[in-house]
Amino acid sequence: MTDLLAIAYPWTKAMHVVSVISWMAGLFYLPRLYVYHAEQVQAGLVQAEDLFRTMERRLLRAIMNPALVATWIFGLLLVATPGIVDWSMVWPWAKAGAVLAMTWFHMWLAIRRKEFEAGQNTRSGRTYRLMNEVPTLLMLIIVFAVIVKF
Ligand code: HEM
Repeated sequence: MTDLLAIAYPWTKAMHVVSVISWMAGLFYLPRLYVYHAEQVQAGLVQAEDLFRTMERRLLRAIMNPALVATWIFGLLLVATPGIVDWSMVWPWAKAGAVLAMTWFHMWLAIRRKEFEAGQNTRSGRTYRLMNEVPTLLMLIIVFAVIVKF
């Protein structure tokens, strides 16, 4: 099994990076949609609400959820590949912490989507603008951790 993982390593890593790109695209875009959705409702412009709801639901269900699962599967296969992760270093722990936080952020967005769907959003466009910085910050930690390997 470990031999197989070692042979597959470049392919597993390529699949991991493809999944990560898809997941991150959604993590950046969904809070942006929430900014406009919240501001439109606040301004009393509710005509476009159904369109926002459809875009948010499709983005989360068709792209972000499968991309999250694929990122985790290929990421854990990389962890199980012999000689890739040295747990005595700092970077794997930094990455693990940031990846858990990214997963929490995904869940936070999913709960907010349910609120928008039910017409029960309580947060302002400004809050979503601020929350939009969370994945950027986490991405910087993850990429420096995995490439600089401090
Ligand atoms: C979800 C759980 C995740 C796990 C378990 C995981 C684990 C790993 C492991 C073990 C590697 C191999 C490192 C190496 O070959 O030296 C890797 C590579 C990589 N990961 Fe993740 N990862 C996860 C999520 C993410 C996320 C969210 C991002 C981006 C925001 C990311 C970006 C990358 C990149 C860019 C590489 C390739 C680095 C290189 O060129 O060697 N990973 N990941």
